[in-house]
Amino acid sequence: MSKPMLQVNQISKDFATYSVLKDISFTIKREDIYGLVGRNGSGKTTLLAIICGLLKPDEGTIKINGKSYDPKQISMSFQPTSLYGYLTGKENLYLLSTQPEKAISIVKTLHPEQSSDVLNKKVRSLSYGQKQRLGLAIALSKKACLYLLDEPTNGLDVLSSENLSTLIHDMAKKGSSFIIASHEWGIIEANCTRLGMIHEGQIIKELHVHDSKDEPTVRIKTTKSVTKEQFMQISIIKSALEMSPSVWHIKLVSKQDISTFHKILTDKGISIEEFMFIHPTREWEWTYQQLSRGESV
Ligand SMILES: Nc1ncnc2c1ncn2[C@@H]1O[C@H](COP(=O)(O)OP(=O)(O)OP(=O)(O)O)[C@@H](O)[C@H]1O
Repeated sequence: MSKPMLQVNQISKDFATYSVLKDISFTIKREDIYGLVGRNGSGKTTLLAIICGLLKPDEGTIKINGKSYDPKQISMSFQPTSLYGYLTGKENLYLLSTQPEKAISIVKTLHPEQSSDVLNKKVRSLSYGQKQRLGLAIALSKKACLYLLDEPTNGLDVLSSENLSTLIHDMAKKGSSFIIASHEWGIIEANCTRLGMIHEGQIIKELHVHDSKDEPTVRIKTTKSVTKEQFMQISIIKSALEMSPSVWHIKLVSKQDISTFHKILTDKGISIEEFMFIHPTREWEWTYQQLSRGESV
C-alpha cells in the first residue's frame, strides 16, 4: 500500500467560543481526489485554509510525505473576488500565477470559445463564472503536489465543468492529489475517488468510491408494500432503506448478486416496477440532504 502523501493529524480550531473543527484526522495518498462535503458552515473552508497554511490550527499537525511541509507544495484555488478588476484577465494571470503561460493555456482549455474575452477584457467586466475560470487557472498552474479546490464549479457552465473534470483527472494521473470542497454532486461524482463528510466539526463518514462498487446499491420501486424484515431475510441483501412508500435503496452483499437479484425477489413474491443502480456518491447525497435538513443520519 502506498504511503500517505498528506497526513492531517488531530486538527482542532476554535473561533472565539465556537469549535469549528474538533480533532480531525485523515490521510490522502498520491492521485487521490478527495471530496469534502458538508452543509454550510461545517468547516470545509476552514480546514482547507489550515491545510494550505493560511490559518493556524489551535491543535494538531499537517505533514506532507511524512515531514512538516512548505506551503509552496500546496495550491489553493483563488477566490474570483481576489482578482484585480481594473486589469485584464491576462494581466491578472501574469501578476498572480507562478506560471502565467500555463495559466493562460488552462483558461483556453476550460472554455476555448470564450477564452479570448476572459483573457483580454478587464476583469471587472467579466461574469462570476468567467472570473472563476481565472481563479482556477491560477491555482492549477502552480507546480504543487496537492491542490485544494473550494467550490470550484461555482458559477461554471456545463462545458467549463466538464473540461475542469478532465483536467483534474489528467493531473491526478500524473501524480497530483486533490481535495475538492463542494455542494455540487456532479463534480463530486465525476471526479472523487474518496469522500469525507464533515459534520459538527468532525469527519463522520468516509467512503472509498471504488471499494463501495463491490457492494452495489440499487433503487427499486415495488408494486406492493414490502417490509424491511422481508428484505433482510434475503441473504444477498446487506441493508434496506425505505426512501418513500414502496421505494427502497437496497445494498447488495456483492456485485455478483446483481444477476440473481430479480429472480430471488420474484421467488419471494416481491415484484418490482422500477430498478436503477445508484452511484456510491449519490447514496451520500441523500445522507447529506438529511444532514442539511437538520435530521440525524
Ligand atoms: N475568521 C472567522 N472568524 C469567526 N468565525 C469564522 C471565521 N471563519 C469562519 N468562521 C465560522 O466557522 C464556521 C465554518 O466556516 P467555513 O467557512 O469553514 O464553513 P464551510 O463548510 O466552508 O461553509 P460553506 O459551505 O458555506 O462554504 C462558520 O460558522 C463560520 O461562520
